[in-house]
Amino acid sequence: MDAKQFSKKSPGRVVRVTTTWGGDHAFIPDPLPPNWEFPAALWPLLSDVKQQIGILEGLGRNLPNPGILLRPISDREAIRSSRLEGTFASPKELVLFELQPRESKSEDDPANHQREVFNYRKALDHGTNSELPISLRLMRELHQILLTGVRGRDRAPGEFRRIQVGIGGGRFIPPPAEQVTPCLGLLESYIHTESTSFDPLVECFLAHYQFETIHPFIDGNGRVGRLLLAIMMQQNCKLSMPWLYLSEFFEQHRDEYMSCLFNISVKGSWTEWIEYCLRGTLWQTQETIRRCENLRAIREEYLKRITSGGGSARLVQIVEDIFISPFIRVVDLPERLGVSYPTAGTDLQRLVDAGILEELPNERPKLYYAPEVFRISYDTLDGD
Ligand SMILES: Nc1ncnc2c1ncn2[C@@H]1O[C@H](COP(=O)(O)OP(=O)(O)OP(=O)(O)O)[C@@H](O)[C@H]1O
Repeated sequence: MDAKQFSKKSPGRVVRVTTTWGGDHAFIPDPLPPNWEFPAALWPLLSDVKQQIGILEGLGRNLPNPGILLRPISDREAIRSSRLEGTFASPKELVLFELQPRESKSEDDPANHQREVFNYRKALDHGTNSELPISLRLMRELHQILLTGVRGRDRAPGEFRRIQVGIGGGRFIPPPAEQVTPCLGLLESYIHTESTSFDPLVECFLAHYQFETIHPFIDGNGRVGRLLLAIMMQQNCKLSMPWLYLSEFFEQHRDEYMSCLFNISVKGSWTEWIEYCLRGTLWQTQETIRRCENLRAIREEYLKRITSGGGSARLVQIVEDIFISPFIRVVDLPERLGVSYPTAGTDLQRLVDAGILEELPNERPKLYYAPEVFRISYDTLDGD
């Protein structure tokens, strides 16, 4: 790492380190909060963001079943956050993997990527439902879930690193390993200190920078950091459910994401980073509001279609379920709904006739999906 890039405004210190690749320099961030003031010019943006978050929370709370929104947005977060690190699974692959998880047969089996994205979703569920406050233990648990059964399993799942690592081919070198636990301890205390200096949402972005800069694991730092960001945003914005994620925006503006993080360390560019995150939150919140309204409208339309055709309570239940998972197999229904296999088949055929489901050709066991629900839930995620 080029120590000369660090100016006097850098919020930390550069130290010499000996690494497996020779002598180098590493950066140790100062504890939060930074010596920086939230600029007045960003107040209007922050206020717009807060207003949109309020609208989203209101819409979400009034959903008859919050799962219809939670499922697609947490899937989208898992897909985008993993994609940022070069792990690719399409929405269809992810949903099908969840219906029928499978072991990978080789290093380049797509099941490796699918499991990684699936694990991200599991870690997200774990983190957002956990009784634990944000703590070093929760960080390790998220890391453990993320790397269970995937290619990174030899990379110390659930353990903080004991070796020096670098980011971006050595462009940035995070603190020496022995500094990881003390730096994280200070970050944890900061997260739990009621602050009067910054808005609680802004604090989430400060903490995300700090976590990434400490880079506590050998692998998976980007993803664990974004999981923590989602958990913090839910807590700090007092959301009833985890409606708010940023990975989609980060992925679309990847270079800016990386350069903002780097520029804080070398020259204390906090304003640039906070503005970037606020823009991202505004965009992402508006996207989710749009998706929520579309899903709600189509659900109402389907329920009307079924009830006007004399549909049973069971058909209504199946329709509710396709909003949670838009792929559905006949074999799963007898147990779930307490009916025979032929009755389940007839039910799904009625939904095909109503224009709600389509059968996917050449699939055994028989597989149906709801194309419109799928499109609204996962649009703009190419790969399908
Ligand atoms: N200059 C930087 N300073 C701090 N954090 C950075 C910097 N550049 C990138 N990052 C963060 O590091 C993450 C990538 O880290 P790295 O390439 O080491 O991958 P990793 O630890 O294997 O994590 P994952 O497997 O989730 O990518 C990015 O997603 C970003 O969050």
